[in-house]
Amino acid sequence: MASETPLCLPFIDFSNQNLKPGELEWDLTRAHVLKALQNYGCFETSFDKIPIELRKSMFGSIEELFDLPLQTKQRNISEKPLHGYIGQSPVVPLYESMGIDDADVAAKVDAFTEKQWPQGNKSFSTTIQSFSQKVSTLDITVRRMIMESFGLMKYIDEHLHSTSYLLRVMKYEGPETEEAKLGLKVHTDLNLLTILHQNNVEGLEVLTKDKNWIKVKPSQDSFIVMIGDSFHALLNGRLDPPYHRVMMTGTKPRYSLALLSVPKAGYLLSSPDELVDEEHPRLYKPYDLVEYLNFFYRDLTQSSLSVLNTYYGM
Ligand SMILES: O=C(O)CCC(=O)C(=O)O
Ligand SMILES: [Fe+2]
Repeated sequence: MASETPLCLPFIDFSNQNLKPGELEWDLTRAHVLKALQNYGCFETSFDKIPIELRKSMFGSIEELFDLPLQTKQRNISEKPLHGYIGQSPVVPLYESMGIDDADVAAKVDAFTEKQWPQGNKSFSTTIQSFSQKVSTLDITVRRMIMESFGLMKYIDEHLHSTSYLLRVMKYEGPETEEAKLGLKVHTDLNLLTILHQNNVEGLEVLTKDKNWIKVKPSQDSFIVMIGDSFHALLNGRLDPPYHRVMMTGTKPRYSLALLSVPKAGYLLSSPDELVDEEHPRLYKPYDLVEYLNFFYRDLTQSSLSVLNTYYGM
């Protein structure tokens, strides 16, 4: 029987729009965002606030970063799991990644850059900060729309101020086979919202609710917006984060960028009382994302949602 699932993600255009809360265009786009997130947990978007030149320099900068000697890259350590350098893993040998905390804040990016290039690399740090700051405006728009969709207007300011941005940059080597090889294991993201951008090598796959894999076609103009476990928890289960993975074929390396909005360390994320009723009993106790990350990191055979349930389920 033919599957009715379309082979692509829903597309919502955020370009050429002067979206302002309260205006008709905002409300229409918000309705599309809600529907896409209810059905897929993610959507594809084009977003014209990032000039093509900046997108190109971003991939140039990331290539330069991964071309550094391994020892230099390993200087990027973090006390928070999954924030520092990851690579050389026997489970995902094609995968390497690095995290840049507070990637929208110039001084923080300068400090990261100095560790990698003690002699300095101003163009790297300007590119990273400028890209992250511009993508963060899309994150803010989408998070505002989600909060409004669930009647959480009075919590929007607190919500937006309780987070910071982590930029994760990834490189996947081409496996030099026609047969697809695992680039990154199937997972959901633990943070609130993730915005992904990639070079022209495909690999990202998203699992639909009826268990079909959508192979995301790379496009230099598009971004993927995806919710993570923490939005699911904040909304008391009203939206589900999508399972996704990376599968690689061929010889070309794949570079991808993920801007993650994350609750700040020490902030206790909990679902507002408005989303709790008889039909929707409270699912989770308040939690601190760094503690949740630590529980998840202790046993990577468990899915993050089952870790969330084990440690914070009611
Ligand atoms: O490389 C990608 O497109 C996806 C990366 C990803 O899923 C992640 O870092 O959580
Ligand atoms: Fe992910």
